[in-house]
Amino acid sequence: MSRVTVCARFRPLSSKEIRDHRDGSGVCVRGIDAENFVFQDDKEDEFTFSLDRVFYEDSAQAAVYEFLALPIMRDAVNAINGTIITYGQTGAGKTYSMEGPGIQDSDEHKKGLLPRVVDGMFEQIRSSKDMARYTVKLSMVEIYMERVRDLLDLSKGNIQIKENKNQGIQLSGVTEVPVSDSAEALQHLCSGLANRAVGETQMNMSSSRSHCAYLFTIQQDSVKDKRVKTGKLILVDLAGSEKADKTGAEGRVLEEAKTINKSLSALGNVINALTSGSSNKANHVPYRDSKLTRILQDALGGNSRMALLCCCSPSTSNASETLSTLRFGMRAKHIKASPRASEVKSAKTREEPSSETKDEKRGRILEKMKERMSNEDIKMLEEVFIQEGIIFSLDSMEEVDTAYEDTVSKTVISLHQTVEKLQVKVKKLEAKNKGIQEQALRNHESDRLGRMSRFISSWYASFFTS
Ligand SMILES: Nc1ncnc2c1ncn2[C@@H]1O[C@H](COP(=O)(O)OP(=O)(O)OP(=O)(O)O)[C@@H](O)[C@H]1O
Repeated sequence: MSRVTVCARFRPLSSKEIRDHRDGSGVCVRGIDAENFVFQDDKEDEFTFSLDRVFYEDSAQAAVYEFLALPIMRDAVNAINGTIITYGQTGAGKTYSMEGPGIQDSDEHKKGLLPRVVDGMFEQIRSSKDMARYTVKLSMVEIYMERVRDLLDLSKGNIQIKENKNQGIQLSGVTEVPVSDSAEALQHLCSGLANRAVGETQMNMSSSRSHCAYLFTIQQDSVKDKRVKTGKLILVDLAGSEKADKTGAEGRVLEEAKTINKSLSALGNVINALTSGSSNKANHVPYRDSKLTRILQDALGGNSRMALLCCCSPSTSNASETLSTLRFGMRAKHIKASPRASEVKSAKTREEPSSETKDEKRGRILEKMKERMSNEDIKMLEEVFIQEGIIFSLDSMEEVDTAYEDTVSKTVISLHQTVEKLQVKVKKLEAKNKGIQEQALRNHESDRLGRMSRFISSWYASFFTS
């Protein structure tokens, strides 16, 4: 079971924070290394946090992409679902991390996760095109005031969320545009983003007033065995949590803030329910409490690799919000994920009603076993399996890749040896066969000569006696 990757990113101090800084406000974070840092709250209490990676104010966009998004994007192209989420207080750097200064901005250095994911995805597709034919479809929705709006077709202002037994959460009737290369995808993303609800608050000149989800469906038709696999990759730029007194919100902006905070609380509740320790099925997970948690149900529920970027302000003036963002991240780290290919079917049977797949059956049996066993039993069983090489320790997908490559190369070597042995055997058989043929020929010749001499002798005998 792969963990959720959780990272924190501290942006540079804003000009307002620098001004506050001169008035005695400070910086609430002290880095230890790439995974650990000390956080100081407004009462000067210190907390040490350990996450999968911490990005400090000078970290490059490329570094965030390579650590957090690249492995998930690669898996999605190989039909393993993935979700990447930016989370944090308003003005903490979520949109900057996700988009960069602009989706089509040419500054390589500042490009955000989304354009990098798009470029990387099409690059990987290009390099695998001899093995499979790929079809990529893009959808884009925002959740604004608890309504799901189609950003690629504004006439669809209230998309319904449906659950399908085999395909999971579906957005009913959402626009799906086929995209064949990076430039085309970025063009559509740009038009969609122009439709996103953005407003000005005291905390952020350009504040996202909605949660925005970018959904890529990557279908892979294998050239060799005609199997069809689909991977879903979802990137989510959440709206920021905010305190009305700090943002100076009133009227519509205040209503937006209340709805945003409510859905973020719902997200927190879902994560609490998922990580509250009991693996008992009766433990209710309140996915239906908000559109956000409903859309993220598959990702949060385990059928997806997930990465969470906790965006934070480094200023003590925002310490309490930063602490709650980091605590959210720590909680999310304990979500268990068991990502799998979302669909694997043969092209021939594509339209047939689907029954339980092997993966589903295995999952169901494992769930039953888990219900009956204690956590201790499961851990011990896992250890035995890992030691026996029956399963791999899934601390990272790289380990799975390495183990897979090991097995493949061992198999290839053993096949080579078998082929060599067979070649020697074939040569021996050929030589033996040649000997047999020559012997047969010699036998045949002597037999023919024998018959001829017998005929001549008998002819002579009959000639001279007659
Ligand atoms: N890592 C960074 N390096 C430089 N500037 C950054 C960084 N992160 C954020 N910023 C700047 O901080 C400001 C706020 O960032 P951004 O709009 O991304 O916040 P946000 O979390 O998306 O806020 P909201 O929830 O209100 O939409 C922007 O001007 C952005 O350019």
